[in-house]
Amino acid sequence: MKLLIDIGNTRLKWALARDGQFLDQGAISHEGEPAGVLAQLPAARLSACWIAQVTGQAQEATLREAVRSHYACACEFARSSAQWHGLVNAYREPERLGVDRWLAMIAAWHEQRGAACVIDAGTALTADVIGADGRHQGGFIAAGLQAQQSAVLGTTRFAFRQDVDYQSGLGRDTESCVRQGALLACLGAIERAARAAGPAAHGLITGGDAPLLSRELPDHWQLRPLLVLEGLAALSEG
Ligand SMILES: Nc1ncnc2c1ncn2[C@@H]1O[C@H](COP(=O)(O)OP(=O)(O)O)[C@@H](O)[C@H]1O
Ligand SMILES: CC(C)(COP(=O)(O)O)[C@@H](O)C(=O)NCCC(=O)O
Ligand SMILES: [K+]
Repeated sequence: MKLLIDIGNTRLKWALARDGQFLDQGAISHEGEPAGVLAQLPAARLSACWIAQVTGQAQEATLREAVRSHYACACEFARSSAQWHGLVNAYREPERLGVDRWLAMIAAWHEQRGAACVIDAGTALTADVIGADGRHQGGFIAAGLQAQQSAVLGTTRFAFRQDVDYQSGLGRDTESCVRQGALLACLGAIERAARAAGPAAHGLITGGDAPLLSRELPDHWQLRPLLVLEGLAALSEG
């Protein structure tokens, strides 16, 4: 059994895989201490453990030790690189590209070997465009859905109630105006990424806010909650 772990700035996502199939998976909020939630993952006899994390190099020793004590298994950390099976990283310093972005692109390229627009709607909202030839054309990093609202609410002074849902269209009270502002900012960024990618590109969206955002996107967008872990599985296979 192989344990795959994707640690973003908000949650740790994990999957247990055998022969390339995911048998179980989950997500846990980690409040800045990802090693602390490892004990909540199910017990298993592991042949390997692969981790992708964007919470800083300083976390790695603690994570390594937590995996060793919980599973008696060594772990490998995924890294962004200049290329992977014909997929070519656009960064001049490839290792600085967030490994979650690189893995989501690997998953897209592994599956379709064609042009793609890959969105990760997590704490940050990232976009990455892959050309038909496998060249990463670049991307962007924007505030995620939650961060958009925190930015507005943190720099203004009006009263705001938390208990309001997202809708479609325009708001007619403070809460829905703030919610819709965040939603439309994310959708606008995604639309621009899609435009930069061109009409032939496959649109793939992952991340904690992907279910909500994908409801507002054209039908051809694919909702792919496990994209980063799928990329990690592909990378771990060589
Ligand atoms: N159960 C949940 N716990 C925390 N955030 C959630 C949950 N469900 C959806 N979200 C949304 O998902 C976002 C985090 O997405 P995720 O892909 O886990 O981020 P990251 O990869 O940055 O850790 C949050 O900002 C929040 O808006
Ligand atoms: C942009 C990110 C913070 C997104 O992480 P997330 O929102 O999923 O937690 C992460 O991919 C990262 O730390 N990237 C390094 C900078 C870069 O990609 O250029
Ligand atoms: K992520």
